Amino acid sequence: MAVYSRLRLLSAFRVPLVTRCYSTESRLASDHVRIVEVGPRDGLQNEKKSIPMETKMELIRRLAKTGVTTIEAGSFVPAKWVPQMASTAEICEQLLTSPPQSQSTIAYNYLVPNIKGLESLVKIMDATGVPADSPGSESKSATTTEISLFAAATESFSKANTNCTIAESLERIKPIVALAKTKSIRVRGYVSVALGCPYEGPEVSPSKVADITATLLEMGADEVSVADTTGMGTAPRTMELLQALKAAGIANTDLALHFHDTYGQALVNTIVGLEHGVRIFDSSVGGLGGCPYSKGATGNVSTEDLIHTIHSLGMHTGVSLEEMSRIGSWISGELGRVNDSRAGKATLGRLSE
Ligand SMILES: CC(C)(COP(=O)([O-])OP(=O)([O-])OC[C@H]1O[C@@H](n2cnc3c(N)ncnc32)[C@H](O)[C@@H]1OP(=O)([O-])[O-])[C@@H](O)C(=O)NCCC(=O)NCCSC(=O)C[C@@](C)(O)CC(=O)[O-]
Repeated sequence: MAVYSRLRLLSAFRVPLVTRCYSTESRLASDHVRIVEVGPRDGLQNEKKSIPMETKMELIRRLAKTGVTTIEAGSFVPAKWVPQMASTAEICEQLLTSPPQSQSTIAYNYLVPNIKGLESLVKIMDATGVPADSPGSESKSATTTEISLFAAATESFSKANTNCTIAESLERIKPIVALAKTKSIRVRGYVSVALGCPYEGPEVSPSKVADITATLLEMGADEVSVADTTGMGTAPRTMELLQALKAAGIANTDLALHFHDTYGQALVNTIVGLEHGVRIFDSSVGGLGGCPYSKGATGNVSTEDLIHTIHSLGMHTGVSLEEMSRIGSWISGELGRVNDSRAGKATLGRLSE
């Protein structure tokens, strides 16, 4: 469905259009949207065929040149749970010692499910002597190292994804945040299945999501990404969730939104988020992805589609749509999969005319 039709659809829900709010010539600070590129982690974690480490590094190197400032580079999880992420330690070591060239500081983020995961990361940081905030030099780009930890909004998903209850997962998170703070590592939280659960269905309680988000922030998370893991979210339920988060006192500046595009609603829900004032969105180049514990869930919204939509609303991301489109096409070819980004394919088509 064209974005224009989606905007009309939103007006049916009495959502004032973002275009109307941000059509002034002056660029307000609130016009800037930060994109968190999750392709190398969330995007690749579900690929069945083992992907060579060099391909993953090449993906990260290319992404680093597009203007994105946060890249999820891997996860420190047991290989038996997510085999595709087994090369994360080597990737992390390379990113610390020889970071890809980039114009600005890039935050490389690693998912950690427990303290053991963070200890593995810290061991590599200590061995390489590279601090969480590495200022860079003439020959080396500046980088920061961050982590993401995660809790689920339903008990069934928590059990399937982390082998524990929600309460236990929150207990697990406390020592992770404490260790991260001693190492000045920025902490991102995730709340999975916020708009639908593969085991319990679409009716996930917004106030439960808001409670878990607030708990993660109180524990010391610097930002929380509220995730529609299954892509079941719709515009009205996204609005309801954002209102619940607001009612719980959660500031938009502490929030990110993470949409999977399983039902083709990710961009509609993105616009609802933008309208509400959220300015951090997760996406994956080429629409890579799927969650190993959410059967049938497709990839994240593609970064190319996200950039195109945000730019079409007169807002900016600092990320090159053309460069991102080339990467989406390249990585899809490397993986032997279909490129899921419409804007990416259209951009490349236009460039080749
Ligand atoms: C939490 C656990 C570890 C519990 O898994 P468990 O099996 O209950 O863990 P355990 O503590 O009993 O340990 C079992 C074995 O794993 C080892 N182990 C333990 N921890 C680690 C570690 N960090 N790194 C390496 N090894 C580890 C541990 O040492 C032990 O080894 P053994 O004694 O058998 O030889 C597991 O359930 C897990 O890793 N879950 C994460 C699975 C995952 O990555 N899922 C996908 C990411 S979440 C997601 O995609 C959603 C998100 C974030 O993208 C947002 C969205 O879209 O919703």
